[in-house]
Amino acid sequence: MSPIAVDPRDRLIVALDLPSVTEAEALVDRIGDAATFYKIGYRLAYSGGLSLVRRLSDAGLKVFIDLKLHDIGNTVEDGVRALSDLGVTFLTVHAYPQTMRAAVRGRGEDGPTILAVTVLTSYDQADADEAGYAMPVADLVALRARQAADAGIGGIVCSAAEAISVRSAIGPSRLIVTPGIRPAGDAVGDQKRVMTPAAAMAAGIDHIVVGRPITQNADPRAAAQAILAEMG
Ligand SMILES: O=C(O)c1cc(=O)[nH]c(=O)n1[C@@H]1O[C@H](COP(=O)(O)O)[C@@H](O)[C@H]1O
Repeated sequence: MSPIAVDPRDRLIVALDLPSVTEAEALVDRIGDAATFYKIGYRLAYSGGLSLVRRLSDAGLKVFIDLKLHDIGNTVEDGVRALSDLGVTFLTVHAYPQTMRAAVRGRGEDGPTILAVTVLTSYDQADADEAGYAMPVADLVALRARQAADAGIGGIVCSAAEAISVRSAIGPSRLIVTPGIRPAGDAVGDQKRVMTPAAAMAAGIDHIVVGRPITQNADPRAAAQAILAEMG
C-alpha cells in the first residue's frame, strides 16, 4: 500500500512554506541533493504552487500536497480525485471517518497515499479541551489512527510522541509521518508536541516533516544535512 522509502533522504520531507513559487524554487536549488521530498502546503499552493508539482517531479523529487481536506463526502472525494491526477506521492485529509472514507474512494486504485491528520502538533491538551474534545490528546490520536486504518487510509500524521501507540493501532504497513520536529535548541514557534529528529526515528516513524528549521536557516542545505545525519 505504501511507497517504500528506499533512499534514506526520502525520510525527510521539507515543508516549502514559502510565499512564492520563485522563492520555493530558489530554496530547492540551494538545498540541492540534500533533500528528495518536498511538501507544498496552504501558503505555496494558494500562491501558484501547484504548478511546481510537475517541475519537482520531473526533477526526480517526491511531492506531498498538504491541503488537509475536510468537507462533505462528495466534495472530498472529488477533490482527492482531482489532486490525484497531479501525480503526487502524499496528500492529507483531516482524520474524520466520513472524510477519510470519501478520500479513499477519490483516490481509487493507484492514486497517492492518503495521510490522515489526527491531532495537529500545534495542539496541546488545553487546545483540544477548548475545541470540545473531552479526552486526552493521546487517546484522541489513537482513536483517529484506528479509524483511519478502518477506512483504508495509507498513513497517519501525528506527533512522534504518539508514534508507538499509533503503530500498534495501525500495524506495520501503514506510514507514520510526523511534523513538530525540532533539532535540540531550535525555536519551537507555534508547535507544542515536538520531538527531535533522532527521538522521532527511535520511536519508529517513517517520515519527518521539517519546515522552519530548514527554510529559515541561513544555510538550508547544511540544516537539512545535519537533520539527515541526526536521523541516522
Ligand atoms: O500535515 C502536516 O504536515 C502538519 C500536521 C501537523 O499536525 N502539524 C504540522 O506542523 N504540519 C505541517 O508541518 C509543517 C511544520 O512546519 P515547521 O513547524 O515550520 O517545521 C507545516 O507545513 C505544517 O503545516
